[in-house]
Amino acid sequence: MIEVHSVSKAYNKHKAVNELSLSVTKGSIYGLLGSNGAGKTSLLKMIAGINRPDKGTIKIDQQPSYENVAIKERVIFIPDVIYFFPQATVAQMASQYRKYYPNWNQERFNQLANAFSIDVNRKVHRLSKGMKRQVAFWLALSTLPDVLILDEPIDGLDPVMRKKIKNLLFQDVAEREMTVLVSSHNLREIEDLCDHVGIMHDGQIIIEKEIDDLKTDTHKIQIALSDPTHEEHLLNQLHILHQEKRGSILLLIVKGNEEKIRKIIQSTELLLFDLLPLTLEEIFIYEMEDIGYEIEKILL
Ligand SMILES: Nc1ncnc2c1ncn2[C@@H]1O[C@H](COP(=O)(O)OP(=O)(O)OP(=O)(O)O)[C@@H](O)[C@H]1O
Repeated sequence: MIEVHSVSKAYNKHKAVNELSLSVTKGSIYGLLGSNGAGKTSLLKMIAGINRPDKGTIKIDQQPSYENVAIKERVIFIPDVIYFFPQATVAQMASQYRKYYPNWNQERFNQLANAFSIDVNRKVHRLSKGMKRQVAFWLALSTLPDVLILDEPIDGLDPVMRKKIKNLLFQDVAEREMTVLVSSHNLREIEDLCDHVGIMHDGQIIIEKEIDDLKTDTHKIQIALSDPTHEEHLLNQLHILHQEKRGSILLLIVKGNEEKIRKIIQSTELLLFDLLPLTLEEIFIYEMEDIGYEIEKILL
């Protein structure tokens, strides 16, 4: 479990992370979304124990993560820019990892060779960007980490490899309750991976949601009333995130329990009633609009 409590980090006078709190439960996959400069990398580096927060506490399994060897042996951070020892082959990098990570599992490393199909005798610095990223995942998953922290992990991977890596992550989450924290600019890239999503902006989490709840809790509804004078009374009974009128048809984005919403709406005489599917991206757009943000300024 990752627990971040009131953490701040400033570079010179600029607050990259500002009084941020976050918790990621064991065995879950948390997606941290935000635009360039939102503070994602700064936060991830502190959680991984690389950088020290100016203020606040960060704990992994109840222990502070900063420079804590016992924690670092169980936590892997794959940064956005990946570093390997110059001139090292994949096999040589694997033996370095074997030294530093007590849970290194050679059998897993050998098994994963099928998924990644990169020759272990190749020098890592000569591999392509995407292949380097594959090697980083291959090494990381072979240490059987309890916590995996990924900064923009999809970058440079082709669609087939993205899918493979997602499946490998799901497998470790399901079988070993690995906890994953993953950052991205793009909701679409990670929405099928995460069970929780937080959006970071100016060093803070401005909205945080459980994906299942979000999907069952937000509805897109089209209605036309027989008597338009009942409109105001009806709308006052609903938690409306967004509304648009096209002629006599009202398009509503409504929060709440579907059955209750149906009951309220159907107590008014209607000419049309349609419940339409919503994408996760749409839900975030409307939820953020509700708290006064324009998503276009925050996410791609
Ligand atoms: N080492 C540093 N020295 C000075 N300023 C820094 C440093 N690292 C980050 N910053 C600043 O902190 C802010 C947050 O940067 P950070 O890299 O955490 O954002 P990010 O959300 O990861 O962005 P991106 O998506 O572009 O990677 C930015 O304004 C950045 O310029």
